[in-house]
Amino acid sequence: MMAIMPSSEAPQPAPTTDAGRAALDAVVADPARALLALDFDGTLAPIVDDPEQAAVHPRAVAALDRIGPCLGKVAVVTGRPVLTALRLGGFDDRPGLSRLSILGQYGAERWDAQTGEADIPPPPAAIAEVESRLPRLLDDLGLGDVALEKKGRAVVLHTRRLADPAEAQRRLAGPVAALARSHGLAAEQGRNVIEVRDPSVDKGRALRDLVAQTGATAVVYAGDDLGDLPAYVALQSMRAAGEVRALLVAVASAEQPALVPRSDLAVDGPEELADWLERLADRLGC
Ligand SMILES: O=P(O)(O)OC[C@H]1O[C@H](O[C@H]2O[C@H](CO)[C@@H](O)[C@H](O)[C@H]2O)[C@H](O)[C@@H](O)[C@@H]1O
Repeated sequence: MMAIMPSSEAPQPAPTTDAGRAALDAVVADPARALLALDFDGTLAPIVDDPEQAAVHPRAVAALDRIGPCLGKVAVVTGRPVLTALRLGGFDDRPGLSRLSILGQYGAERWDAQTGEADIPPPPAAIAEVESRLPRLLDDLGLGDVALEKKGRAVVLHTRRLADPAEAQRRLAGPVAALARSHGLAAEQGRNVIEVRDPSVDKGRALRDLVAQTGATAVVYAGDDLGDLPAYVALQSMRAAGEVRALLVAVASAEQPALVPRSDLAVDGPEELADWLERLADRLGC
């Protein structure tokens, strides 16, 4: 008869670096001083054509619901506006996520489950200027089918639904960067998107603030796209300085391979991240 292994002893995708293993051990040894921070799109939520149709993988949110009471802090750190992440995430009716924080628009916005309140500063005026100029720019490039996502503090050009998304993104890159620059903004590339936004905020700064606020000594961060690299850089620098232990998880995709070689642990898409979170909950005994 086949032996059934108790879930708490089940193997999990293991970190491939000493630093990653040490961070995971530190999370398990002292969960009250651990921070689990996760990106939204492509990490918790599988990528879809229409950003309004994105949803967190149901097993991922269920695993976070288990993990939430065990850890010092669970946070979502996303390019989405906090209210959008809240609406699409299915986080708010989960008792285990009653201390969840969402850092939105790369840390410019914040929502805390404990208060139910969102801190949403007014957007830079330059965003409205850029939005008003984009339709003409897209028409001039023959790319009028590029979808615009208006997020208040940022505007995102989506190429995923075009016949040749990569070629459209390549043609857009220069003109959109010039338009952004002329308004004191940045144009940042992502998975079939170019996002025009205020470059003074990023996920690295957001994570540093969160570590300082929570006093976390061990951090797990999971992301999939270029917008997550500042979080990686911040955590690598904090762990090199001995300030925290950090486990960098890459949610791998054929579209964006940049995070995998910088990570301590790679999983194959949001489905496998959901598996990993379930095993983390098992290992924590949550
Ligand atoms: O920081 P994130 O949570 O990863 O948000 C970054 C951007 O993600 C969204 O775009 C991505 O997901 C879409 C829905 O799956 C997909 O269609 C698109 O191709 C992806 O790049 C979102 O729409 C943006 O606003 C975020 O900035």
